[in-house]
Amino acid sequence: MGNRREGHVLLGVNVLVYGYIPSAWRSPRLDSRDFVEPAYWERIGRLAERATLDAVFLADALSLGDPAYDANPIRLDPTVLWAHVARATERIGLLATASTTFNDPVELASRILTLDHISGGRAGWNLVTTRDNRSAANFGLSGIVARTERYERAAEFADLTRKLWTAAETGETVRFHGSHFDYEGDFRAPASPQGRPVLFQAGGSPAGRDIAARYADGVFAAEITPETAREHYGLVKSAAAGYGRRPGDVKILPGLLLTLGSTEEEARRRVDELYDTSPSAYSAAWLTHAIGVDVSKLELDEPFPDEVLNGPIDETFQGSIGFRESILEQIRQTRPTVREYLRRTRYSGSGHGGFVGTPEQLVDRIEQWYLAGACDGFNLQPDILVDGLEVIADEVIPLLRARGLYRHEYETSTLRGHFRAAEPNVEKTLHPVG
Ligand SMILES: Cc1cc2nc3c(=O)[nH]c(=O)nc-3n(C[C@H](O)[C@H](O)[C@H](O)COP(=O)(O)O)c2cc1C
Repeated sequence: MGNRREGHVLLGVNVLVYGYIPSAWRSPRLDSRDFVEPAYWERIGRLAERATLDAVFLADALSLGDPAYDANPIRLDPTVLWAHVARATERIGLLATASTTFNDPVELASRILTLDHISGGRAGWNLVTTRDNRSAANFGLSGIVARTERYERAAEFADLTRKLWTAAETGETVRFHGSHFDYEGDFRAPASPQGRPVLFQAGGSPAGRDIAARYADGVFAAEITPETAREHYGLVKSAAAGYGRRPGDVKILPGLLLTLGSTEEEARRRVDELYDTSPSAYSAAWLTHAIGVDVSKLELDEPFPDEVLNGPIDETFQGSIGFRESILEQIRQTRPTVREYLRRTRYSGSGHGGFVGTPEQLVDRIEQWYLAGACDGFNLQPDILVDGLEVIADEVIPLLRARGLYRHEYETSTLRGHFRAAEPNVEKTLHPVG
């Protein structure tokens, strides 16, 4: 492909409560109780809107994480938080993650549709299946359901939810007879102001990608290199075409962990300082969990053994295949020792791509990936809020605009509209700014 691509990048911010750094909550820049303050969430929403980002994004956890490896053990319900932020903002999209394993489709369809009305058509649902035993225990199960079954339920869940949202517009009776859900009835709810709430999917296994290709408007992906990102991008887009959809109907936004500074050195110092406030065992516990291999049994000063990098996946592994693949791919390419890798994650990411440098360098990277056809945009994950988001608003976005990679103002008033407006030659009158 040539080095010109029409349209502009899509940008979300994955809030992760206080930022992606595991010890963000300990930062002197924050008050560790901010997450229960409505004012904190309003501030984030307004700031993201000042940056004219397409969406704010919240992950979802149904249990308190293990503080040994869970960066953000404290989370509140994303849909409730975004309902609050909806009142403090006017244009920014509001993407809330929710599990198909531990929700009911009728209840969730109506909760997201309610957020859609409260926000004037800015709601989106990010579909996940939940992968941990602690969450399962909170719902009275002895362990998490196997991935295959979780995804079978997720596919039906997505299908039914879309049918319910469509029925809200058409008034049709919904008849759905699957192996997980049986529904026959009228979904009496007012039609979505944006046609249908936006549907995202996060999960990089073949089953996850299949749901994305069939039903999703967007994918929150985990990608480390532009080459593999491009390959996965092609897979999802061509699978979408196989389901009779246009490639542009499903947008792909990898996560990108960010530490920015006015010089590269300053950015590196910042990330080192932030990581040094984390317990030293954090990275090893995180990696054990993420790839399903007991990292404490590996030789720290040796490269990762071949059976870890290329061996068959343990059938009992219920974690994310998408994250696992992107981590192992990076290790295969760079061949670090275990110790080097654990240290390097602070510069290169941990399943998601990582970036440490200046706003100018970040814009180079965004441009490179976008023009290479590796993504449609990014879900940015600043190290620490709120200042990490301020730098995006004040420095990164103006640079992107100067290069013609980002719009100067919102062109539409709904999340679906923002997504469509990113494509060249779209019918922009569909969702005019009112
Ligand atoms: C980028 C990305 C983000 C994810 N975010 C969440 C999340 O917020 N909450 C959650 O329960 N699972 C999350 N997951 C997990 C998956 O959605 C899914 O539930 C499961 O672990 C299988 O993932 P896989 O398709 O990559 O194997 C995420 C996965 C990926 C790749």
